[in-house]
Amino acid sequence: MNILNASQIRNLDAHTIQNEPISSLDLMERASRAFVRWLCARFDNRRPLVFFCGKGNNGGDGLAIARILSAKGYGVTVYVVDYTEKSSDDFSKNLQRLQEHLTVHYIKEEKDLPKLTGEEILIDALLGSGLTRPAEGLLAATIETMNESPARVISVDIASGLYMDKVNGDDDAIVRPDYTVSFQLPKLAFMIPQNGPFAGDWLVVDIGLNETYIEKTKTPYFFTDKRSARKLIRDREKFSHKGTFGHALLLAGSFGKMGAAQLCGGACLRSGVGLLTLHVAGCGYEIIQIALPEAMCSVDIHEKMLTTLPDLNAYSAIGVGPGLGKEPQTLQMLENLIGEAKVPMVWDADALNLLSENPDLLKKLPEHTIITPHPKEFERLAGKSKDDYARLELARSFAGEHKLIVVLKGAHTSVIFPDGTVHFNATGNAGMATGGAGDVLTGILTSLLAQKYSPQDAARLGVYQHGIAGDRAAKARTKTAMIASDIVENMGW
Ligand SMILES: NC(=O)C1=CN([C@@H]2O[C@H](COP(=O)(O)OP(=O)(O)OC[C@H]3O[C@@H](n4cnc5c(N)ncnc54)[C@H](O)[C@@H]3O)[C@@H](O)[C@H]2O)[C@@H](O)CC1
Ligand SMILES: [K+]
Repeated sequence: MNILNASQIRNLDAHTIQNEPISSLDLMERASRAFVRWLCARFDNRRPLVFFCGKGNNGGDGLAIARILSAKGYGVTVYVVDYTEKSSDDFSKNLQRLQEHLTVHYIKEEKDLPKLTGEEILIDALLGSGLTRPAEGLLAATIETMNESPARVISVDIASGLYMDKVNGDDDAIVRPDYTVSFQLPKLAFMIPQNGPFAGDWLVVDIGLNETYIEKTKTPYFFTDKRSARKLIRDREKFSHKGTFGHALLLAGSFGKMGAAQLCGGACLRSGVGLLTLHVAGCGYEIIQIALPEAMCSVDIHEKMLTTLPDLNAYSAIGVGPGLGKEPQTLQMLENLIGEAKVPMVWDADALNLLSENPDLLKKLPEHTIITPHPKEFERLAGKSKDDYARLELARSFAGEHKLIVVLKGAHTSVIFPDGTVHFNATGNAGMATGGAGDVLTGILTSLLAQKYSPQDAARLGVYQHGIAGDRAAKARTKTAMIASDIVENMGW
């Protein structure tokens, strides 16, 4: 799914209005009805709804939503923040329609702000995608009132005060919603870690904007949702055999960290690979043979760490890094790996830390290798960034400069291609912020590479599948109690 910027969304609205054709007022009505469908499915009419509306089209949505919900028997109170003389046409038309049924209250100065009990549900329709500058004065005071109330807050389209596609100032007044019900497309702002409090639990409702136009609009940003992930999956042919699905090699684990090898191996096996060999330190031999009977084991000459490579000819993909440690002999093995590997690879964890300490090695990493840093590992590799938008830009240029597939891990993990394309992931949850979850991802990605998925498809699909398994694990065990092996246990699509 494409993620468009604010001006592209404006053009998309205009295109839909002109070509469907539909009047802008009817489009607003359609958007409002989509919002209402979501709200009614979630909340019954026992709690009072308090609307805070601006005077643009976001406010117009708020007024239309209030009218529709009031007709459905919800208790509705509407405040219009009278911060400007100007208002949009569709706002004015909806104001007129609403006033036929309901008294609208105006907030002309701060003392007009209502006292909230906390029992209400607050609807934030002050500012939407039309935001051009930080919210100030009466708007900022209204935002503060919403944020200070313990009441639930639902933002229409996007939290008021949050830019859709660029960084906000540290002191900007921005609504902190519990939910954002956004129209048609996810917004770039929702993908950015520092915006977490300003997106809440966000979701997208379909308002029938022109699909062809969306597909045609050029953007570097995409969202891997269920539909786009499904398109990447290849069926297992009836006449296939284990050779069809490749032979993966994992270089993982060291003394005290054999669990990393086990998690990564388990995940690799459960993502469809034909054969798996784990190359492990001597101390890992029995552990792996017992823990993963389906895997083969190649044993290093060193008892505690990996120092040498097995013959690489047999393998169709290689994953390296989980639990490796950073000993000089292991670094030597990585240097040899770069020289000898002729198949696609995934580099993770300590393999990345060793890379960041040896920038010359980084330059030699084969093109289209997948690297899977978490933010700290990425910082060690590429340097610090002043904010999360800047980090995303740095990751795009890093991927381009080194011709790597960068999987920047976190909520909405971003998969970044050398051409600067970014695919944000839809699945996963905070329960996955637990030791070993990254090792699981490395196993999945190596398995998909071994099955001859392109590095781009493997990265997008693997990250999606990892998140789905994490979501199932959280459902089964809760986000708090789930551990990385629960992710492996819940794999499969
Ligand atoms: N255009 C369309 O066809 C549709 C628009 N929709 C709604 O329209 C919204 C966008 O509406 P608008 O473009 O009217 O913009 P907004 O309603 O977001 O903002 C209204 C106006 O306020 C001004 N403004 C910007 N930042 C401000 C600030 N910090 N303080 C004070 N004033 C500020 C701008 O002139 C802006 O146009 C979307 O978020 C969505 O909710 C939906 O109804 C769906 C259809
Ligand atoms: K809003």
